[in-house]
Amino acid sequence: MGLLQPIVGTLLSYFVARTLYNLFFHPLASYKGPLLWRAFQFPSLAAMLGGNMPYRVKELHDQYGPIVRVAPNELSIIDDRAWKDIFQRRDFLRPPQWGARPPGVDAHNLISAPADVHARFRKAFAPAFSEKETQGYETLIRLYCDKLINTLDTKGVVDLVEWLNFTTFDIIGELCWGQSFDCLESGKGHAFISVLLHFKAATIATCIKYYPAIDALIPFITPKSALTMLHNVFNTGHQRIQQRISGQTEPRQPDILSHVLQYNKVNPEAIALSQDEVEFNALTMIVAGSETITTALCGAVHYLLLNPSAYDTLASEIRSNFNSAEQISASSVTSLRYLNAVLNETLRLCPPIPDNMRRAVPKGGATVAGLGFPEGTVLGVSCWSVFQSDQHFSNPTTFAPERWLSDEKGVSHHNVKAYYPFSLGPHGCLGQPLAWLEMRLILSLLLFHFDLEAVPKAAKWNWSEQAIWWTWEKKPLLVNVKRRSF
Ligand code: HEM
Repeated sequence: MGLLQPIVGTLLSYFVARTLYNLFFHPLASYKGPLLWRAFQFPSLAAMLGGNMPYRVKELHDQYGPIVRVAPNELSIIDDRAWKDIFQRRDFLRPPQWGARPPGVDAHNLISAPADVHARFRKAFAPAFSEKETQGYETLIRLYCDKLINTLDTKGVVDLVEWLNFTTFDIIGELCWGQSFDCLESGKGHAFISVLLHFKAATIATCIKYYPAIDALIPFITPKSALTMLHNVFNTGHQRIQQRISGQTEPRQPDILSHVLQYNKVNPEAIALSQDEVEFNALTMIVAGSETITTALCGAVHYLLLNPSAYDTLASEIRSNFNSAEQISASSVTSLRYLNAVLNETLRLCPPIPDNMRRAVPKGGATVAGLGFPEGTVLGVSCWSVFQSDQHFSNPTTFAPERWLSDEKGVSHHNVKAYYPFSLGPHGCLGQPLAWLEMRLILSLLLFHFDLEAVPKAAKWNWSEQAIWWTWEKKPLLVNVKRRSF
């Protein structure tokens, strides 16, 4: 009892002093935001854990303007200048909570790496994602597109989220380490995938990182079964890469790993990637290169089914340009104007990474959107808030592919300087050419072969009813898939 009182007293004084500092003396004290969010970290973490952080941040921008204080040391910005001011700089890195590694993993990946290690990783992986190399993956990708089409042909009503996920996973497995997950073949997800895609668990882990005392306890309080599952994922990755390095397995044609192994062969050991680094980055690619494309394709189908005239325009563009499926290829679909407009509008309304992309202001401070910020300030740009802002897009909640067709008269405007669904700069999306190739090819083939109809009961729901943990927790997309008559 004797000790308890001074301890409680000290903690209480610290708490009060800290709150007063955050509200009145912190370098961000002059920025607007809700009182509790300015004073404490927990309201933003609660929104993250609740799966509604991007929605809340958008509401806060509507209320407070283009810059909002969303935590004591964090601002969210929707000014279009922020994209270039932040993301084109190599020294703006993710805050430590957002680049953390899973328990037991020492190697870095592209997301967690400090600037010098990151540059080395980009050098090793970038050749595998050039426009030219990506075109070389088309034959493999087409194999899986055809498998998807053949399977859907026999199904009738399907949950497209599931089948598109199977497709993008099989493709990235084959491209990443030369072995598919065989989801399309088996009609089932892979155990590996459900662990990797546990975005809610990843969000919880990130939130805990804000409280180092609790974080230190994580290895002791995490259920053993969860650690075992994680361990199994890393083991599978380890085995697959080991098999490739030792020549036990060979890809059908050069894949992403082939380029990285080649980079390692021609570079001195000091800059080559260790096996652990190759493994962790390969797992990262599998997540980054599957779920994102599934989101975009599901978003496109969702909005097309809600907008019959856009559906008809796209279907007739595809069907009038091609007489047979063989004519549909990565290069022949690239120039389809309405298809590109639909996909851009989809990435605007269903951005695969909707949450704030956070970066810490580097040493010496920085100017962003015309304002100076001290070192260590966390600045975030959220695709959801920016792309839904009427400052940048007129009628922002309306699905209007026409806004991307610049020669259409009298249509909604769009500010291209605000539109970076793949981000940009040294940390911008490495897989952008691959994403475009897959999105265009899969959507074209679906609409060439099938008439897609929403199942009446499931037809009308809002995309933004879905929770967001890092990415969208997608509701089933029930679609009646009918072979079209020629
Ligand atoms: C429509 C599909 C996609 C979208 C909208 C998208 C979007 C993004 C965005 C916004 C970032 C930056 C994230 C941040 O800074 O926190 C990113 C990073 C990344 N993306 Fe994508 N992505 C897509 C598909 C892909 C694909 C197919 C791959 C290939 C495997 C891929 C690989 C990566 C990697 C490796 C990074 C990290 C780059 C780095 O930090 O250096 N993405 N993506």
